[in-house]
Amino acid sequence: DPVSSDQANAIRASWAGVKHNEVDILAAVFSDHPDIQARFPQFAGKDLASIKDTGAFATHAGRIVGFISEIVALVGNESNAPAMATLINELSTSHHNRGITKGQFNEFRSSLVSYLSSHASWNDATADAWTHGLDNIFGMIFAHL
Ligand code: HEM
Repeated sequence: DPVSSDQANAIRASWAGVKHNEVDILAAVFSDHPDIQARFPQFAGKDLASIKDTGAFATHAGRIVGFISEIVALVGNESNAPAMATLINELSTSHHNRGITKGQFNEFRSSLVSYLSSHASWNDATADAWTHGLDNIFGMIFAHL
């Protein structure tokens, strides 16, 4: 079932505190999960400290974190459901074609939530809201992956 409007507000409020930390968020994901970094041709096998401050890293971080911002902007309004489904299906297809696994998506998710919990305003209700929203999104991704 869709997130409530209170949950959508909690997701948006917490995301607002970190959504400009694109480079920091992608670096946290790569640092927690080197197997994810290894899937990026430009970054595979390189020392994270040596790539983190490059333009290529900022570009990728902006795409990935920007995608999450698009979804967060749409959450909580049923009339946005078709637009969300289109974005998610495109993401699933492009990542399916790269051979990205469910396990790696779950790794990404755990780093994202860990980053949020330590850098955004956070409490039990906010944690529950993200769990609910991410369960919905990841259910859609996994249906197509
Ligand atoms: C919810 C999680 C994720 C989001 C929101 C996300 C988002 C994106 C976006 C927006 C792009 C650029 C557009 C595209 O090619 O589709 C992209 C590219 C890519 N993603 Fe993801 N991604 C996620 C998870 C992952 C995971 C878990 C991996 C690897 C294990 C991964 C590997 C890649 C690669 C290799 C590219 C291509 C980079 C290039 O152009 O060289 N992504 N991702």
